[in-house]
Amino acid sequence: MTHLVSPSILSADFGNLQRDIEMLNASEADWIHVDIMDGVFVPNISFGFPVAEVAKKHATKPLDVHLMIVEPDRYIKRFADAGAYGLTVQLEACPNLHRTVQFIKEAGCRAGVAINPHSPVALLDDIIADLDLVLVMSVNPGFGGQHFIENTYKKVSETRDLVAKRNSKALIEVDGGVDKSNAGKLYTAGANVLVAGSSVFASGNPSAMISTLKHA
Ligand SMILES: O=C(CO)[C@H](O)[C@H](O)COP(=O)(O)O
Repeated sequence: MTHLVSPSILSADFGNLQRDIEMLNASEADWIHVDIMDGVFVPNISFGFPVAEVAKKHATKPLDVHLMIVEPDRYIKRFADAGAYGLTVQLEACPNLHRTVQFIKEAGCRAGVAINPHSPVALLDDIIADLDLVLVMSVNPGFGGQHFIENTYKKVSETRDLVAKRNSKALIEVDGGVDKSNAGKLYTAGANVLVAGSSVFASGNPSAMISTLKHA
C-alpha cells in the first residue's frame, strides 16, 4: 500500500517560505499541499496564484492544490498554469461536479474531490471511478490547528470500500488535525495520503515528523 505525506504549507513560515519549501524538498514528503481559501466557501482567506507560483518555483515535489473556493471552474486553468500537479475541489461547491472533474483533467492535472465532515461518502458513488483522489476532510475546512474528528476513520474505510466496489484508482487523502497519534490508524482504515500542517511545522523537527507520519 502506498503511504504518502503531503505537508501543508498553511503552517509554514511565510517570512521564510523558500527555506521551508527547501526543507520539504530534502525531506521524505511526497507532495506539497497548498490550501486555497476564498473567504466565501470557508471563513478564511489564504494564498492565491502568486503563492502557488512561488511554491512551484522552489518545490521539487508535486504541488497538491486544494481549492476551498466557490466556482472553482473559473480558476482551474490558472492553477494548472501556476504549476499544480493535482487539483482538488470541494464536492459541496460544485453543482456540476462531473464537468468540473473533466475540466481539471483537460487542464492536465490529477483530479481530486474533497468531502466535508458532514457529507456522506455515498455522494461520491457516481464520480469515484473518474477520480485520481478523494480527500476526506477530518476538520471543517478553513483553518489549520483544529482537532481531528474521530468519525473520519469510518468515512475513510467507507471510501476504501467504495473505491474497491467501483474499481476506482483514486487515492484516499485525509486532511485536518493529522498527527502521529492518528496517522497509523488512518493508514489502517485505508488512507494513502496524509496532509499535515501544525503537527509538522510546530514539531521542532519537521523533517523527522514527516518521516514519522510516513512510516506510522
Ligand atoms: O486547511 C486545512 C483545513 O482547511 C488543514 O487543516 C490544513 O491543510 C492542515 O492543517 P492542520 O494539520 O494544522 O490541521
